[in-house]
Amino acid sequence: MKAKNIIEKLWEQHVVRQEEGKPDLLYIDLHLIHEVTSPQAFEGLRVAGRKVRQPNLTFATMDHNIPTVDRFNIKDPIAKKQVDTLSANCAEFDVRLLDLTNEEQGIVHIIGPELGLTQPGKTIVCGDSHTSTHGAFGALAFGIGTSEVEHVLATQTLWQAKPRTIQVKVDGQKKPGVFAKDIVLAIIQKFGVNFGTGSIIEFTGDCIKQLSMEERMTICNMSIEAGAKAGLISPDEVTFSYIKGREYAPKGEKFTEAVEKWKALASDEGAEYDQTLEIDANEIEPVVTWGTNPAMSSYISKTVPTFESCNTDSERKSLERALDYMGLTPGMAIEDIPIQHVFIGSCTNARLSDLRDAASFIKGKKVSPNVRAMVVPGSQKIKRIAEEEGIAKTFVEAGFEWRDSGCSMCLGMNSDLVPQGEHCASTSNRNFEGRQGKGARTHLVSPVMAAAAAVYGHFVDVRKLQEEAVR
Ligand SMILES: CC(C)[C@H](C(=O)O)[C@@H](O)C(=O)O
Ligand code: SF4
Repeated sequence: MKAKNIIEKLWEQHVVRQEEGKPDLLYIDLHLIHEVTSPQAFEGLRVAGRKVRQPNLTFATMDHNIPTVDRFNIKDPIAKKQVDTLSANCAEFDVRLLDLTNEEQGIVHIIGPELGLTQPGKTIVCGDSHTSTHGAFGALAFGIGTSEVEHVLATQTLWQAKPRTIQVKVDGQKKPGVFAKDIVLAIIQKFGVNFGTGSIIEFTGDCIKQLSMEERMTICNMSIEAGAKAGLISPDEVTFSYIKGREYAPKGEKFTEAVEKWKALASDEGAEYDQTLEIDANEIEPVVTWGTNPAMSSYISKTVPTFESCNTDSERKSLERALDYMGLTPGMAIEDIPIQHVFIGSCTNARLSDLRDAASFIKGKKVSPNVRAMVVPGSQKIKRIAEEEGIAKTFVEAGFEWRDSGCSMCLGMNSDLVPQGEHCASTSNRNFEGRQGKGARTHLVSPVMAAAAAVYGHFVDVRKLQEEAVR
């Protein structure tokens, strides 16, 4: 039998209709929903007099435009309307919803895995680009548009053209001070923001195998920033033990049976891909983005690029525009970039392990008087555990604000904004112009790099600080 990769296996298992020259019709196992991209889809159902085909496979949360302090008091009328509309739609169409009163509420891509809804072998969609996060479990998970949300609600299926497959092989061992965020930013730095266009990426290699589920999620989360439709990782023991015992995970004998099926999903030895790219984890340093897309980044020991590094006129223009927006000088050291805001949050880096890593750096230190820093846990459950563990106290004593969960400062859709012209060290995934507010200057980093920037008021090489601590 021909060796197959996991993408081919997942695709074959979900095609319910196939015709020459047309996209395939895929069955969808899990449909996640949030307040921003679902109102028109439900409205479409209402107008057509249709029901949600499989309410038991549909799951909603509110996350994007909710406040992270005084959460029941939504001041922005548009945000309030979206949140209220989601509640009304879920009640009318019988869809489970984690609303603001629910102890399990959180960012959609955090709660799916946390509740055990996200499992290997599933097709998972959501009207949200970072649905790729769920691929970390060996699921085929991708973002869809609002009209597709309506199609999935009505039929539990989706038309999809078969994508190309790319293997991104990460071998070697990541060094202390280097995190999953640095790996994925380094991949995007090396291969660009478009290398994944029209493709699904499977991340493979020794380095990936050694990562925890939380770290794998950070990597798959950002596959979309490489232009890919989805990113995934073949499931293994790390995956199975993360899922075991979670609320919606199979239990007892059913779990054992599921694991057998999940094991068979992993890419076969010798499986082929349309393209293979490689990167050596040994060479990766902590990464900081200096520009306005996630590939515009440098290692912490390096500098902002100069115009001499540009090969073409268009490269020169885009560098000029990015540096102008970011208010940076060509050739300046990354360590000299001043920081006024620090945001530890988002579906990329607001899981418990991220907060633990940042808190262990922060312990006994103080946020610089020039910095406003906040931690926004990815879910209320993470918030609760962090409070029990004393992590919250560590952050608060250092001078961080400690918030309720939500997308928060990851995007300017709620009241957590970065003022015009100010710099923010952010653990989120997008540094586009205006992403954190009009004129806001975003630098993407790992949680520990963000925590260090909060203390020093500029970027610092956390590896040097670790060496000093040992000495
Ligand atoms: C609002 C939503 C549609 C959007 C997305 O699709 O990704 C958001 O989550 C983002 O991160 O930009
Ligand atoms: S945390 Fe950010 S990236 Fe994730 S879903 Fe929310 S807005 Fe999108």
